[in-house]
Amino acid sequence: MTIHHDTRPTLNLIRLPNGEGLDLPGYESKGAAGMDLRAAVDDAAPLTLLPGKRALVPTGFIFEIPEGFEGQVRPRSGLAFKNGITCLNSPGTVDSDYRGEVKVLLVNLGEEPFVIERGMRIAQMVIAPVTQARVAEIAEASETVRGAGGFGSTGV
Ligand SMILES: O=c1ccn([C@H]2C[C@H](O)[C@@H](COP(=O)(O)OP(=O)(O)OP(=O)(O)O)O2)c(=O)[nH]1
Ligand SMILES: [Mg+2]
Repeated sequence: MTIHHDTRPTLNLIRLPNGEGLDLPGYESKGAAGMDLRAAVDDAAPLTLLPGKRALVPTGFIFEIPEGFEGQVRPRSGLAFKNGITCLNSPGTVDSDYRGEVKVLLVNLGEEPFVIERGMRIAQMVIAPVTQARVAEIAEASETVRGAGGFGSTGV
């Protein structure tokens, strides 16, 4: 009999008052890379995002991102494709030492106003391993074939 050890890191969530009654962020399919984030806007006051405008949408939770990991806040492709809604700072970076409410910076690149209702799944978060590098200044960069080529230097 094989015993499966759950090796996943634990993401502790702290529900804030504006998160009362919201479903927890979750993975919507077995293999989902990101957990969907819900809008903790007021039930009685949906947020209307006009074309060209941006808004910080609350999630109603503090996320204790495990040490050695980051939270990447990413757009949902359906909202992007159908409504022109994306995360202006995609991927948003949630640091493992952040203890404030996670918010989603949405921008409306579409042509129509977009109404954000309470509980709407407006973005997704990928939990990914991340490391900090030790920073050291040196006099000269090592030689590489690419050299300083960038921004299309390899052609299309
Ligand atoms: O989409 C996002 C991006 C960031 N944050 C929060 C968590 C993150 O840990 C903190 C700082 O993010 P970032 O480092 O991108 O912002 P900054 O402009 O560098 O602010 P700071 O000086 O506070 O680091 O803001 C969010 O809630 N959602
Ligand atoms: Mg920062």
